[in-house]
Amino acid sequence: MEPVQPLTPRVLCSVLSVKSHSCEVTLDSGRALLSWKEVRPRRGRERSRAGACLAQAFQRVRGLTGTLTHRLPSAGHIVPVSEIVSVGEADVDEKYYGMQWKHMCKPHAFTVHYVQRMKKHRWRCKAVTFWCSDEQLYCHWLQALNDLLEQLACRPKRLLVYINPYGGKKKGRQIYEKKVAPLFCLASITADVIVTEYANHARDNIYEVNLDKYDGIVCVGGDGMFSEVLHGLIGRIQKDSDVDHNNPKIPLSRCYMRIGIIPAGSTDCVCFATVGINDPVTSALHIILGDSQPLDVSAVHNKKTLLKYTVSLLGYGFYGDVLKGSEKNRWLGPARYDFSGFKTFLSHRYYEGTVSFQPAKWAVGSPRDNVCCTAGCYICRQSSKQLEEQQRAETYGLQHNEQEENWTTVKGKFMSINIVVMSCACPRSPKGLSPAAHLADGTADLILVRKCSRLNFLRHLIRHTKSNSDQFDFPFVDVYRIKTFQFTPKHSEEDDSESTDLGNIGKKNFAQICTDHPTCGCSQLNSVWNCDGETLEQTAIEMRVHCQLIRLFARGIEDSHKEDDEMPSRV
Ligand SMILES: Nc1ncnc2c1ncn2[C@@H]1O[C@H](COP(=O)(O)OP(=O)(O)OP(=O)(O)O)[C@@H](O)[C@H]1O
Ligand SMILES: CCCCCCCCCCCCC/C=C/[C@@H](O)[C@H](CO)NC(=O)CCCCC
Ligand SMILES: [Ca+2]
Repeated sequence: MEPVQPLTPRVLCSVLSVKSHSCEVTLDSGRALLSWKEVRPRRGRERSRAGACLAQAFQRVRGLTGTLTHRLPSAGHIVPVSEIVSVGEADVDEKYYGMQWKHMCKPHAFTVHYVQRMKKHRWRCKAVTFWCSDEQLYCHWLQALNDLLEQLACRPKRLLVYINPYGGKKKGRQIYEKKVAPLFCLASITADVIVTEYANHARDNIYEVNLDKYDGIVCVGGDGMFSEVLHGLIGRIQKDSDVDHNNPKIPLSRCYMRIGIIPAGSTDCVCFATVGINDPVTSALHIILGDSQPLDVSAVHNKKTLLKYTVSLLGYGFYGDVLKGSEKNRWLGPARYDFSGFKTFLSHRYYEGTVSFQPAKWAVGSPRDNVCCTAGCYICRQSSKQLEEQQRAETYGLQHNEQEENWTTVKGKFMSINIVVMSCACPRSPKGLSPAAHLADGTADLILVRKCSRLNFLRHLIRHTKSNSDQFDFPFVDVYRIKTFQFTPKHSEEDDSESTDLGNIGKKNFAQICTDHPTCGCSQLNSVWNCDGETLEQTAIEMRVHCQLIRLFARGIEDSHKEDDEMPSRV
């Protein structure tokens, strides 16, 4: 028996068996595609021989390679090699396949595990087993597939994993062990796992560990856990490259080591907004395939001190108060945000202060253009390119340095001030706080919600949950695409003559008695900043976006054309 049917040197084509069907299986190395389709749907007499031996089937098709295209193919499958998780020898279950294989001396089988897209950006790992009677042919297929997988250099082989056992519903450890570790094992990824013992354990550990040993860092937890890893990695890279991150104007060194997020938190906004769903298996598969998504990061400073980095929400007023209220009820798990959200809504507070910002002039998009960030986003590519050109021109003195120019100032009473680097889509708000914000365009969207009635604020909030309504379409809401931002609460402005002198404001914020809100009885003049789910001590802050500072094991949100229950890769 001639084992291989090479159509061209780069195409391997054989008839192999899948379950009880004879399939034409093709591996096109040039296009990096694996496909299979049933050779001929059985009819009449043939159907009665449903369990016919593969040797005969193989014999029938051998020599007919040239005429295979004339056969009527039933629906087939196409899987890009880049979406194959692993290929391996399969156990030959003689009991199950007894009928089919009884005439053969020794059947051979290999299994291909691959990604299948389900609805709503969910991915699953599917398996298909190909059978044949010829050992040489079997070896050839295994070798050819594994050779192609070896060439995928972007795939991680060794990962450092941090698990927060207390995030979200406290299921981080279980999620990793049951859903993620088996997939990593299947993909031959080795992982060093650290279950954190205290807050900031992961952040501090990243400063000490030998990062050269790893192809990426994975965090199992929510946005807070991701933020820990983010701070550890950015901090470590700046330290190693001698960059003073306390200087708000200094360009930061980019981090090329990718971070993977296995969602096990309460909001899981970073995961949701970069993958399209908060599903541990989907995220594990993105890590295995070696996806890479650059992400903007904002640095938040008070005077000459770095306070925090943020990638999702930097929110003052409503979201600051929700967070502050929720901390007392951590025991409620994810429900703490709903409870605190309801209470905060009822309290209906507004806060006074001055917002200043520089618009992102180079940006290709705008916050109300309805162009959402998708995998391989054109807006991100164009905007980051233009930003680089602008920065280069500034460096060589060809263009005026814009750092101190073009500031816009808005003074007023605000229900909420939100700065988002990404859309902030999450299960509570599937389109997010700013649906057209971009992951890697070097900008943030600033949303100002000025003092309004309770009813109007509710209408604004509710629009976050609906896909076809515009939460910015209110006279009391303004949205801008920006690169830098400053906030000075009214209280500090009165005390300090210079609006950018941030002073000792934090200490005084909560010592005041609220005179503006006699009905609500609140005892605070200032809100707090919610920085990716953590409160900041200072109220007067400045912020700058750093374009594509980090990379995630993600690819952005893929365009989904189909809303079927299952979206198999059928031709
Ligand atoms: N072992 C630990 N003990 C206590 N706190 C921890 C531990 N490990 C991590 N943390 C802290 O727990 C905080 C919350 O964790 P995480 O983000 O995983 O869950 P969450 O707050 O429920 O979810 P989300 O951030 O998505 O709302 C993080 O800020 C992290 O620093
Ligand atoms: C009457 C119905 C009104 C419903 C309004 C829903 C609007 C929801 C928008 C949610 C935006 C989340 C932004 C992400 C913030 C995260 O960095 C942070 C840490 O995980 N989470 C929160 O602060 C938790 C924030 C939780 C807010 C409720
Ligand atoms: Ca952005």
